[in-house]
Amino acid sequence: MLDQTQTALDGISVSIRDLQLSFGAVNVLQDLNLDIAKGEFLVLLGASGCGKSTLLNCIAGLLEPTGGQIFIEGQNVTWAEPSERGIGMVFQSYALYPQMTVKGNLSFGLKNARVPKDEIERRVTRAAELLHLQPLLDRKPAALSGGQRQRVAIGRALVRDVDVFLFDEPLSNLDAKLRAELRVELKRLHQSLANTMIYVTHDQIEAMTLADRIAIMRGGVIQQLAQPLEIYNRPANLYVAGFIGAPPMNFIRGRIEGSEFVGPVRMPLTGYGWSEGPWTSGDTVFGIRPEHVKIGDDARHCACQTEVTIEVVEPMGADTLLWTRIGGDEFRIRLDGQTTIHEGQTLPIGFDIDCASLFDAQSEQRI
Ligand SMILES: Nc1ncnc2c1ncn2[C@@H]1O[C@H](COP(=O)(O)OP(=O)(O)OP(=O)(O)O)[C@@H](O)[C@H]1O
Repeated sequence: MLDQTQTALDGISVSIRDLQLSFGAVNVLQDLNLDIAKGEFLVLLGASGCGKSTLLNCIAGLLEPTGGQIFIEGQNVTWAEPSERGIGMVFQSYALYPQMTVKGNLSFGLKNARVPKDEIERRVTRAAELLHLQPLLDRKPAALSGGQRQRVAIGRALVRDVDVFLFDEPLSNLDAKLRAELRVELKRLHQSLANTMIYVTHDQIEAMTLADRIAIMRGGVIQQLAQPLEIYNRPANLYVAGFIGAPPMNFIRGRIEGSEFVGPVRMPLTGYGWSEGPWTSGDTVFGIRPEHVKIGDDARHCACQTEVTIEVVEPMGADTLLWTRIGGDEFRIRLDGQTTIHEGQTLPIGFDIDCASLFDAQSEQRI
């Protein structure tokens, strides 16, 4: 049995098997299974309360699961102490020692662990280089910006020379500009290290930009586990489709009749990239992202066209959002930023059906 488990874990850094966690009568994680490859950047993404921090804390050893097993680098660590798991963790709040310099903060844990002095020096220098902290090593946290403090917190995990890094919303205390800068630094860091990274966030831009794969969670259950563009292009269900993308995917409710979608608009379903049918008749949701809606001449070449009146125009620089309605439901169109379309204007639109999604209205699953 042990041999089979070991073989199954080849190439796997973290393996979560049938994990359950309940707080009293509340089941937060339900039979959760997840394998994370060595060196992978995996993002746990979901709305507040979906259980992503709980899962991360179980991997870290900060919470005891109610059932299931956790393997890290082939070892069953389900009941191991956090310090025995070969993990480094970075939290949302950086909690640096205010009386110590940056260098002191970076080396403190290693000194406590009685790591030899020259080894401490080597690891601190390397972390400082990777995180551009060299000019700041003699400063105290009060003399650092929020972004610099968080880099020190990341550095503290880095010097521990662990296999797996766990990040719990490490950028959410920073302003938007710093967040974007540090996001790129984290990506560079992952490119230059071979470590596995598991990263919790509710920010879909962080998830899309950083992840090799994203696990989208809801109610303690992974809804979809896939590469970012696969999730964006082929969401597994209505929840994922509405969660990923800002503004979200447009939904039009209708029915499939024969090989046609019939609702506030009618469209043929065969002849496109997604499937050739046969189609099961029934209540269906047609989903199309705002950037896959065409206007003007482009609309006239689409197999499905309709006419809308623009209610709100939001110029955002690089692109412009148009807000309208189809079948009473809000509908958004994304155009390039130079458009001259104005509020109150009525215009023909068409759908790039090859890029669309169809969902069963009852099961909410992708068809
Ligand atoms: N100690 C606890 N006792 C009872 N319920 C808890 C406890 N900790 C978390 N929960 C509940 O478990 C669920 C999952 O919490 P968790 O913190 O994992 O969510 P999250 O997805 O990380 O959310 P957030 O982004 O807000 O941190 C929530 O409904 C939360 O209220």
